[in-house]
Amino acid sequence: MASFLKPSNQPNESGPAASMKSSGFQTALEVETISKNAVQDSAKSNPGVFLTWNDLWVTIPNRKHGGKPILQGLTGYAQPGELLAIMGPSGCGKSTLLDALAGRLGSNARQAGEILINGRKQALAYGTSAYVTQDDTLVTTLTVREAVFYSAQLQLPDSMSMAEKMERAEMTIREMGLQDAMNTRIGGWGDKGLSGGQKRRVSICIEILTHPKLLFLDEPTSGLDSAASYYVMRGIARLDHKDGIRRTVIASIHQPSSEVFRLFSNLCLLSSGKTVYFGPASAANEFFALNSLPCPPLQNPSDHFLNTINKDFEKDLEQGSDDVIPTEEVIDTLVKSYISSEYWQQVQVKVAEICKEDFEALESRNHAGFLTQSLVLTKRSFVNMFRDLGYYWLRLVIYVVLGFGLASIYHDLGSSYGSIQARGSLLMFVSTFLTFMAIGGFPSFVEEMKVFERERLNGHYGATSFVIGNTVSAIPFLLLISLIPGAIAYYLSGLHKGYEHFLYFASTLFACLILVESMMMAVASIVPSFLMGIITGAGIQGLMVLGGGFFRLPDDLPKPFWKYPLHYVAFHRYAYQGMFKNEFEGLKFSNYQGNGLIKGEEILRDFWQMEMGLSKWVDLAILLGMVVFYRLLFLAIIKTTETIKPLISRLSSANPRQTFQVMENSQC
Ligand SMILES: Nc1ncnc2c1ncn2[C@@H]1O[C@H](COP(=O)(O)OP(=O)(O)OP(=O)(O)O)[C@@H](O)[C@H]1O
Repeated sequence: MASFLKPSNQPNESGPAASMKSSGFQTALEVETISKNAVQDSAKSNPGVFLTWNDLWVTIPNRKHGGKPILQGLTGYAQPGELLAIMGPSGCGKSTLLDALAGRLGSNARQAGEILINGRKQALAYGTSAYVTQDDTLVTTLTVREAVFYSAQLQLPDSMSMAEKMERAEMTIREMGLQDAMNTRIGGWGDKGLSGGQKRRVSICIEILTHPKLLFLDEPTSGLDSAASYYVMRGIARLDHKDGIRRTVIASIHQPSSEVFRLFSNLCLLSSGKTVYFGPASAANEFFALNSLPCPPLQNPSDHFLNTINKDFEKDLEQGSDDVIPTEEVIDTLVKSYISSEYWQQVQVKVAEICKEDFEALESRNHAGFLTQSLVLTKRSFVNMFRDLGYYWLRLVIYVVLGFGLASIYHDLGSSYGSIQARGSLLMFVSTFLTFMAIGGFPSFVEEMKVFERERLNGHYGATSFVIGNTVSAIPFLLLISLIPGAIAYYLSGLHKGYEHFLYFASTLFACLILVESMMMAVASIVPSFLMGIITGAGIQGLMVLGGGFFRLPDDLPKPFWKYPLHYVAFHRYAYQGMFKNEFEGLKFSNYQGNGLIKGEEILRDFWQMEMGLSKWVDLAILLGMVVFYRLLFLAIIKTTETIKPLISRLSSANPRQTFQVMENSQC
């Protein structure tokens, strides 16, 4: 942030590289020999993960200039038993670098350069790596113990007993210093549970349960006080001593204290996507001093580095002094100095050595089986739905109120001519508005989807287990909603007597509710925000209601679009038909003049223009078929995005370097 005093005019004839030699740094040849031996030993003796990246570029397509460069030709490595810290001002590309290394860049980003795992281009096998994201997306209704234990059941193999999984969960919670909050609910909007820092630690717990060999952490200490930051980082740095696996840890971090800084093995300092320094964290001070930017006595070195290269607030500083050089220039000097330094050579040598080494193939770990995952997800989802008042309980209360509202408006319908219209309106309201209200659970569902996205990206389980868990856990609540408010409206208004008629009515209501939920899930998996999801879902249902055959009778619907195909695609058509047949078949009503009777079947055919050839059970079967269709559509969408996202990024990773050159030329 601060601009710095120009270095004194003393000529730095020997330059940083020469000074490094004189100050005891190894020459490139020495480094090559030592590093070669170290890599060979390491490759043979431990099953850890070496990660190297060479000339890594990431750009975001931009209409004006062709592409905005986020990372510009980065080279580096991370190796077992070491903690690599990525530091730099906000927006310099720390998270992008982590995402690129973990293979989870957004589909709009273009990537070029080489990222190798143990010297090879390969995907990370299951259980090899874990990624702790910057945002804590957790199931907020669970306690810390439950959240971590459910995760242990999802991730750890079936060969481990429940007791062992519980022990692993509790041990991990203790490692992260959360033992006092074990039974506290995580909490979310309007329900204060854990503090931000404690949530951070729960996120870390969940990802380190499997003891991954490669761990990516995006700002693991944000929201933590300095003592908690230190203990969390120390816990992470020491993880490898616990299970004998030498872990490779890469963490982006904002402003570490001096104690935390001392835990870092290597430091990657970025500014505007360029490397300012990559090398031993302990030597960074030296590098800055060699460039006439020594860390003032008693100042935290990381504060000094970040202040030196942060140009975001430069305008606020006193300008006009000849002694002050702009931060942009300081950064430029550091970037050039780094490129010509021994540190840069060391990195090149190390990367080359790692790539030459013959590593054993990474073995994928066993995880919980499909059945276990589906059962655990069903249980977790049920507990979440049960505890989240907004998911179903609030809706149940509103449905009960509406049930009584319907009962009081349509109380004791009787069999007069007027009751024909009244029965029709009541059934229309139930099959349209009550089912429409199923979108009320959308916000809770979107939260569940966020957790799913994180867990799926980290390979905890697949899309099919999630869809099964979500579907099965919702059934008891939807049955409650169909039966209780349904019975209130049905019996108090005096609809067709007989329990078999009520059961059909409740079954159709249930099918419509689960159908709307399935449809909304498909929408949620496509649209980017929950507000857009609600608007899109409401719009789709609005069109279906209009084409359903009540507001405009089927024969009067305009042929293209409304009748074909919408009338046949809209689930409302089958809901109306089924419910109307269930209601009117077998009943008789007074005619308009009041001097005769009309049969229910005549009303269905002449009044509501229903198709009489098909039984009401066919309508119910079509509704249930639609439920299956929408659930499968939802599954297909999330599975397709899972498959096509990497494809899109691969296709779009044409050549960001060229894009950047084009952009630079166009700016010139
Ligand atoms: N997928 C993307 N689409 C558009 N812009 C992106 C994308 N990913 C990153 N960026 C942009 O790249 C820049 C670097 O983002 P990144 O999140 O990597 O920074 P950071 O150093 O982690 O920041 P912070 O410390 O504030 O989290 C930002 O300007 C960001 O807006």
